[in-house]
Amino acid sequence: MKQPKQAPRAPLHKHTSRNEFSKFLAGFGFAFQGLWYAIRTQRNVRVHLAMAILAILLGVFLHISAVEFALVFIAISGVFIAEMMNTAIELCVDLASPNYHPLAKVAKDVAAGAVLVNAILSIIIALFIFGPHLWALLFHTL
Ligand SMILES: Nc1ncnc2c1ncn2[C@@H]1O[C@H](COP(=O)(O)OP(=O)(O)OP(=O)(O)O)[C@@H](O)[C@H]1O
Repeated sequence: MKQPKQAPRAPLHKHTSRNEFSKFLAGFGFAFQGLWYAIRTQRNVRVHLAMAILAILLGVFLHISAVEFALVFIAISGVFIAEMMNTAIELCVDLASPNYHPLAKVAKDVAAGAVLVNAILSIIIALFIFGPHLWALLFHTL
């Protein structure tokens, strides 16, 4: 008996890889939406952004080394990551517990503590990197 003619199959691997690629691009889009949400709604994130720009400009002005710049960028990204995780945790807690709950309080306080630890660490890194350069600028060139 003659087999019914089947429609030629679409090359599955190509189709799948295109889907995977558009998912990959969409993932970037969602990540940027999250970043924009944090910048738009969180005053602390905007303060960190201003501090980050200042630190980079100061680094350029003081001619800090590539390794010192790398440390500055690590500190900057650390603060942003902590602040954005804090925002995500706050939103999850508000969703799960809109009313007062001792565990909700602890979750938010711990997340805020993580931001504080990171901010203190960044100040220490800034002192170690910019301190000697500023010292040299102030007391050796006057
Ligand atoms: N649902 C809750 N139950 C118990 N305590 C809460 C709750 N929501 C907030 N708190 C307490 O209030 C504090 C401030 O909470 P809030 O959500 O206003 O955070 P925030 O740091 O002021 O937020 P933002 O970064 O948006 O200004 C928390 O650290 C926590 O101690």
